[in-house]
Amino acid sequence: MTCAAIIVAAGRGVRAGGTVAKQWQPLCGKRVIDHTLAAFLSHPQIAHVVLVLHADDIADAEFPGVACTTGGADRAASVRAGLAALDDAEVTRVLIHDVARPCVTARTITDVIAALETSAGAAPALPVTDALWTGSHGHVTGTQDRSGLYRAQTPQGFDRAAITAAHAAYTGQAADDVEVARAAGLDVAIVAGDEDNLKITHPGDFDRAARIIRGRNGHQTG
Ligand SMILES: Nc1ccn([C@@H]2O[C@H](COP(=O)(O)OP(=O)(O)OP(=O)(O)O)[C@@H](O)[C@H]2O)c(=O)n1
Ligand SMILES: C[C@](O)(CO)[C@H](O)COP(=O)(O)O
Repeated sequence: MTCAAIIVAAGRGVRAGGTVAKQWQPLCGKRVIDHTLAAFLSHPQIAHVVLVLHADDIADAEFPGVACTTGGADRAASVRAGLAALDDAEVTRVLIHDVARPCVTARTITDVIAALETSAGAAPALPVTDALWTGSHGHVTGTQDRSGLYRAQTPQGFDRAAITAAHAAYTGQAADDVEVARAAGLDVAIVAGDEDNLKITHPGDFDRAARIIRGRNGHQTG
């Protein structure tokens, strides 16, 4: 089993604000992208890392040990570019991860890879624990049953051939690669998500990520 990681980093980070896209912004002495790449480059079960970058960013990108390629207009197109850039025929499994989740741990990566022993797909998620409402114009309009609902995270792992075929057959928008995989009939196992594996989406998320990383540096947890 040879496993590769595809880090999708071709988004513009509009919601996060700033003068450069969120992956290039500083976080605890490095850039967001450096933290995310380090998690995969240091993992003993990841043999290759493919980084998918925006066309405006790729000329200046210097990442030793990482294959860089240009992404597309939406996340799914960027994932397809990453899959196409995998040039080692021995890679049988692929983990697809948002660059915007820099606090991912080795434990989560290991758990996703382990689940691929028995399932064509595997992804971390957290069960919804808060009550769910519907609302309109600032007022509650109803309640929603939360049983069986999960918050999806990345990395999402798959059999390489199966996810490549699933993406080739898929048309339209997809929230994530699990949606693409399920459209192709693949089974996807849920592994334990991690509250700290947040996606930097809005400006306040940089501080949340920084607190998590500083806490780890102070306590060296795995
Ligand atoms: N065309 C795109 C769009 C998104 N992504 C990546 O997909 C991940 C999840 O997307 P999101 O958090 O929405 O990032 P952005 O698209 O950058 O953010 P925004 O929607 O706020 O502009 C990010 O790592 C982003 O870089 C990508 O590679 N290619
Ligand atoms: C892939 C993802 O991170 C899983 O939670 C999420 O779907 C990305 O969502 P966004 O709409 O691009 O913020």
